[in-house]
Amino acid sequence: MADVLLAGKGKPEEPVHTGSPILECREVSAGYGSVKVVRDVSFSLHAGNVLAILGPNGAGKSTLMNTLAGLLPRKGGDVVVEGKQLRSGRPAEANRHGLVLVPDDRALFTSLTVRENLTIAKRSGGLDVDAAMEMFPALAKRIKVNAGALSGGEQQMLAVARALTQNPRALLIDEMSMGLAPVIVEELLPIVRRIADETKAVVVLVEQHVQLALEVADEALVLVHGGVRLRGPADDLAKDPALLEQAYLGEAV
Ligand SMILES: Nc1ncnc2c1ncn2[C@@H]1O[C@H](COP(=O)(O)OP(=O)(O)OP(=O)(O)O)[C@@H](O)[C@H]1O
Repeated sequence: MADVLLAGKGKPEEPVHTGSPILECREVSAGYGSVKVVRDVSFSLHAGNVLAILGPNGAGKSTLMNTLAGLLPRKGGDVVVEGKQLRSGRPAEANRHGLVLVPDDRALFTSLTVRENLTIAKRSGGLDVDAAMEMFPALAKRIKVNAGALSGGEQQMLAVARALTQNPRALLIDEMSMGLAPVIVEELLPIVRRIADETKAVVVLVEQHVQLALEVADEALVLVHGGVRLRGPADDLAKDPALLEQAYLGEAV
């Protein structure tokens, strides 16, 4: 499948970056058993970049995220964090080098309080509990409440706050909006932008709310049947919903 740059209308201007990339995904392929469901995905993100990974159900978005995080072995390609090549299928190593996944099921300790969830996760160099709560004032008011008693939106805030205590260089957020009302998503996504701007971590965001994701992202790619169907600056893609729709439908763009 062709990797189409936005928008068949000439090559988009290369963003100007200084310094080395924080996260490089080089021709990564992934899958299950003998089945490849992600093929040759490449991107490179510099400090403070937010990349939205879009695409229809079953396109391979979660598979790619889990593979980047080392939870699944790669079937090809390289993942490089700040120049360090990560071994395939080593989640602890990936985490140690600053790749922190916020999984779609949030994976909280539901019988522990908000503070306990954060304290347990904290790693050296990561935000302390109070600093993490500054990003999420609504959650700070619920610091003594068990995670299981939080609303879906609060649980998602806790999952992201917990990631911030782990000193991420690359934050991988899979379907932040899963099960949440759009109004909550509208509150949460701008926080992702703020995290990237303030911590200079890169963020890879898998998101079904396409327009909201494009509002906070710098760049986006559309994955279809495991391959990159379309990519470009988020602002440009946001202005061309017809092109996005075509890409989602797997039509030639
Ligand atoms: N554990 C698994 N074992 C085998 N196949 C799987 C497994 N998990 C996912 N798949 C398959 O891999 C393909 C990609 O799935 P994946 O969940 O990565 O897609 P997705 O883009 O994240 O979809 P969604 O938006 O619905 O979450 C699908 O065909 C799916 O059925």
